[in-house]
Amino acid sequence: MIELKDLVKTYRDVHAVKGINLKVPPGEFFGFLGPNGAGKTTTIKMLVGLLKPTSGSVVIGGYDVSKEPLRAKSIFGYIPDRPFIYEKLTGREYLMFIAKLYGVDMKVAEERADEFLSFFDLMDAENALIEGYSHGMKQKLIISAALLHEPKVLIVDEPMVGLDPKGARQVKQLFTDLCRRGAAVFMSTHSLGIAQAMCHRIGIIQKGEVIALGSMEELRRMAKKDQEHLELEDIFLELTGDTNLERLGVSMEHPAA
Ligand SMILES: Nc1ncnc2c1ncn2[C@@H]1O[C@H](COP(=O)(O)OP(=O)(O)OP(=O)(O)O)[C@@H](O)[C@H]1O
Repeated sequence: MIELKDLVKTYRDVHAVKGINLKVPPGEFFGFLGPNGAGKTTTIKMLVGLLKPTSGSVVIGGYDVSKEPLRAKSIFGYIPDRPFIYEKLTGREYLMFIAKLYGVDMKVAEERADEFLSFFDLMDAENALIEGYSHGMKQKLIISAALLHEPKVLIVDEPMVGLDPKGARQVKQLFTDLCRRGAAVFMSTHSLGIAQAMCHRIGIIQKGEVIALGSMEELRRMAKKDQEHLELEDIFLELTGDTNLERLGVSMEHPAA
């Protein structure tokens, strides 16, 4: 469903992504982890067509993102870490606007908007301008907008930041349900607890290269600490060869642990 082929990105003299090969099949929840500056956001921006690869390609649902961007974009939903949102619209107007862009039938879109607004307790604010929303409310709206057209692929960059514990739990539920319905989910996060709990497979990127890839069991074996209860945090530190969690920018803590 998602395929990265020899993906490379170089910014002048910075080799941000150095030839990533990766496949995420339908129904898989894939976690993309790595220290600060490892190349996660650069990879995600190439995945969604916001950055042109220096070389290599990204194929989503059979469409090359660089060559057939509109077809590819019709298949996936994208939740960026720093989203842009039209603040002069109301929450409901924003959802309907995005639904129109994706060609969702308006009646279906109204129903889906109702479902999301009510799921996220945003009904009271549906006709208020987004500029008055809190950070968490905006985040919930952006997540709703990304899921409104029932994407076959979901690409997410740090989705839980700024959400309260209930919101984080709701978002995890939405993503997991989408995945169970057959979507491929590609999620970048620094929250190792969330990744360990939710992801079928995890890829760890460091200095632009995937240094480890597999299920928790496979990663445990790669870390050469084949212990049943080894946490992702231990594996991450072992494989990235760094023990300073703050410098790595990762956390085992998350609001809805
Ligand atoms: N526009 C840019 N111009 C030059 N270098 C860049 C640019 N964007 C990113 N980089 C560099 O590319 C490398 C990868 O950055 P990227 O933002 O992809 O990392 P990341 O894994 O998402 O990091 P973080 O966890 O801190 O968000 C870093 O060395 C960064 O400084």
